[in-house]
Amino acid sequence: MLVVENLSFAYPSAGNLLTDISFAVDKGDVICLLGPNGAGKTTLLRCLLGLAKIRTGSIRLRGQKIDAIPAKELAADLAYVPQAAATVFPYRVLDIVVMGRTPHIDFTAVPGREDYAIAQESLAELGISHLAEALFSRISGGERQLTLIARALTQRARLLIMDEPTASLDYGNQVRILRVIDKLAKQGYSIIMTSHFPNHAFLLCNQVMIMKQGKIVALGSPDSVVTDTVLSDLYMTKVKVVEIDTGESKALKVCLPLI
Ligand SMILES: Nc1ncnc2c1ncn2[C@@H]1O[C@H](COP(=O)(O)OP(=O)(O)OP(=O)(O)O)[C@@H](O)[C@H]1O
Repeated sequence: MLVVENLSFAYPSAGNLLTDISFAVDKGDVICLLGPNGAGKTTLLRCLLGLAKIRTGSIRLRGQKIDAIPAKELAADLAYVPQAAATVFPYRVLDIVVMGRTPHIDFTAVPGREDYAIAQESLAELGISHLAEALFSRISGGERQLTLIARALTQRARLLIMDEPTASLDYGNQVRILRVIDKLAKQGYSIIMTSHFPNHAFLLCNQVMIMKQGKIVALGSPDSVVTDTVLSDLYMTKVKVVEIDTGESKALKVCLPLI
């Protein structure tokens, strides 16, 4: 679905910030980008969204270079889910979610009945129909994140790019968002997400990309990539990966920092 080959990126008059990045995302993949602050994760997401112009290499979506795809067409395939920051603008949740229809409607038109019906469907899909009339500025962080995911679903894009989808959420809401991501992947959505929690990789990702100083230092399945040595080197602190018997067929791995 998405193939990135030998991508490099630099801000003007600076050296490469991203170097030799190659990976591919297929239908139903959940790929987790792990790396310390400043590793270049958000910059890479900006390149994938066409918001930052790459210096070399290519990004292809369904075989087509993304810089050759008109913005409206790109938005119908690829949706960005930002972090759920609070906003002072008193929009209704439904109005935020219907904004996902923007790539599908005429520049001068306003969303119609069908667009609102699609927005309502997305709210129902995520179990937050009851929030439709609520003000975005007055709902909780977890509800805001679900609203922004609903907006991406309303966009009908099949590839979702999420920048730290669980940032600033309490433990229960983090798990709720992870469950939603897992459910969407099982429905065939592809998800690229950044995280500061290596455990997320074991919980729901089938690929992990470890980034350090703008380069990929490891790429592969969570089991092959998320190891004591890789994490300890990456975060410069001792980390242990242990297996927990949850009674399921496969033991769950978790990462623990050693204080
Ligand atoms: N507009 C800019 N001009 C120059 N350098 C920038 C600009 N924006 C970001 N950077 C630098 O690019 C580097 C990578 O930043 P980026 O936000 O991609 O990292 P990150 O891995 O997402 O970090 P974090 O985990 O802290 O969000 C940082 O050193 C940052 O200071």
